[in-house]
Amino acid sequence: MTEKSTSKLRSRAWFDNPENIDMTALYLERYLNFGLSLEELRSGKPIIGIAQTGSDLSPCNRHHLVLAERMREGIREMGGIALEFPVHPIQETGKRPTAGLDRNLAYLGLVEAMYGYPLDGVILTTGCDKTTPALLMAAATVNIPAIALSVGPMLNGWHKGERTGSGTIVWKARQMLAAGQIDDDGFIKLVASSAPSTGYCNTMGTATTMNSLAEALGMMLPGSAAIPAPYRDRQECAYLTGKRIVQMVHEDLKPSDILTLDAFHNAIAVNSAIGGSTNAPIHLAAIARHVGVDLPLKDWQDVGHKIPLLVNLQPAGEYLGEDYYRAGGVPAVVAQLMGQGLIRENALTVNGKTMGDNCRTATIEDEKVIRPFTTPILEDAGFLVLTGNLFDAAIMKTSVISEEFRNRYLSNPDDPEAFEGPAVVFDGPEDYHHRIDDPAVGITPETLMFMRGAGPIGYPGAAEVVNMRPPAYLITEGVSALPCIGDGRQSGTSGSPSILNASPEAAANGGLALLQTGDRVRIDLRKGTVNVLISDEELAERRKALIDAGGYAYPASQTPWQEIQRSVVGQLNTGAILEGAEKYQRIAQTKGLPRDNH
Ligand SMILES: CC[C@@](C)(O)[C@@H](O)C(=O)O
Repeated sequence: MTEKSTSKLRSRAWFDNPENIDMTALYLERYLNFGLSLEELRSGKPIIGIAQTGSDLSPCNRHHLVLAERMREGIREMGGIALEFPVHPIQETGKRPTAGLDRNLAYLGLVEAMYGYPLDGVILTTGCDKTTPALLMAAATVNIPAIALSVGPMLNGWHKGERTGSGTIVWKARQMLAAGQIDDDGFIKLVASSAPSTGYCNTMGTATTMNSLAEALGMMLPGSAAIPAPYRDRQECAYLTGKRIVQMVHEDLKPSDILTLDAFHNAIAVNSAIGGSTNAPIHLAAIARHVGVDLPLKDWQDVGHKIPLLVNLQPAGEYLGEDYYRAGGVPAVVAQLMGQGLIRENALTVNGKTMGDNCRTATIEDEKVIRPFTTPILEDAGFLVLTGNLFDAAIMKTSVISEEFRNRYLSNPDDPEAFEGPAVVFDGPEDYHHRIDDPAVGITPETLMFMRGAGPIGYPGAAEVVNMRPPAYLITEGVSALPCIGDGRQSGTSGSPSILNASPEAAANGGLALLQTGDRVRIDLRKGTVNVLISDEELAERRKALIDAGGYAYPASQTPWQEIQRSVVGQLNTGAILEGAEKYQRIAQTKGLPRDNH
């Protein structure tokens, strides 16, 4: 970090370049046309971008349109000039075939905007699942001062005196509908009750996870991730974030100063303690690769598995976002982990202080919601990383393994943590929806359900379709979850202990493409293995037949971007980034300025 003098601001190359007055005039005139003055643009004030993710298409982030006013006031008060611009929308619940397709597109667009326009620093308006990693990936690549501002979760949902949490209630209500306990109207009312205000999922879904991790990475003001969207504190936080980014520009405090291996390991530890989403390893790998930090998937188990679950939020627990904020949010969790030496305290954060300094004195305000380290909700609550002859890598979230599931599958005293059963294989969610309740498929409580064709190439984009409910006839007999394994993703709000993100995916002719319904599969959580119990020769024969037939078949691309992304995207275990894009690092420093445009 070095103090940056006004003359070094990159925006000066646009607005105040004595060596090229021809271009300076052209750059200036159009930014004057909506009312900015020469005085503002030429006096060396930092130009701060507000990367706006809010829109009517992105209801989770829509409140950023309102918060932008307070960001602007903060920026202005510290002597900066705000330039707000749109980011490609990413709404997990709105975008078909999946918002998984859009993270890399938003990333690409934002890299171009941040690098190609006169910006000295940027506020990243994070929120719905993939907006957070997309913006952090771009900030890591461009490496100008950047600070994240979460839009915050919705208020708690309520129905008949019970908390109804985003997503989590959907999966529960689907079971109730299948079992005939509610009708279609009741289903929609129950689900709608979970969305009572502006903001993103009030559960510990992917949105709250990724914003908590952005704070744990040091990229967000301390204590800010958990503030519910409609609270006054959120407005205040927008103002403080606006103020801080201007100071960060003067201090030249950049993403590469903050996003170190220590910061990523802090985020992994926090993810275990909060019961975070299985989408987090994908996104953290992507951010790490764009900033040049080596973060192999195995770090999730090595650093994260032994960490206990402290946060009692749905889907792993009972409470919701407002409760999380009131109980102390991320700093309270970090302080508990710090007490056990599980946090790299020296990791730097956006406020210029270390994670240790920010969180050391944070206290838990409600022990029902955030537990002290000594009395956790669950020990060893991090992810397991699994491998075998069906895939090289997949992960499992152990904090959502229910008692019922444990008793059914993991309690054989002769073979603890291991079970096997016959596979039923679904090729995409349409196949699953079509056949799940058909008794002829033969699903029993011993069945292991597989979903393939749902990865970054197959879907395309990797959809959240691996969590599958059991057939209605088993739900009515009390079987609420069957083991699910797949090459797609799962909603962070799901309580299903699925084996996810299997890489390489079937569409890349990974081992899942060779699996047949009826094969026996053995899962051993202690050894970290998932294997189909057939000989290597049989597997080799099936592989030859698959390749001779032209490989695993998946639907054709429907848009240009689907086709482009499919040709360059990597697998989920390494972040599903656009392979090759990671060569472009710290481009504000390594590539100089872009050329003039006229
Ligand atoms: C409905 C749940 C979502 C949209 O948030 C999900 O994508 C998640 O992973 O949490």
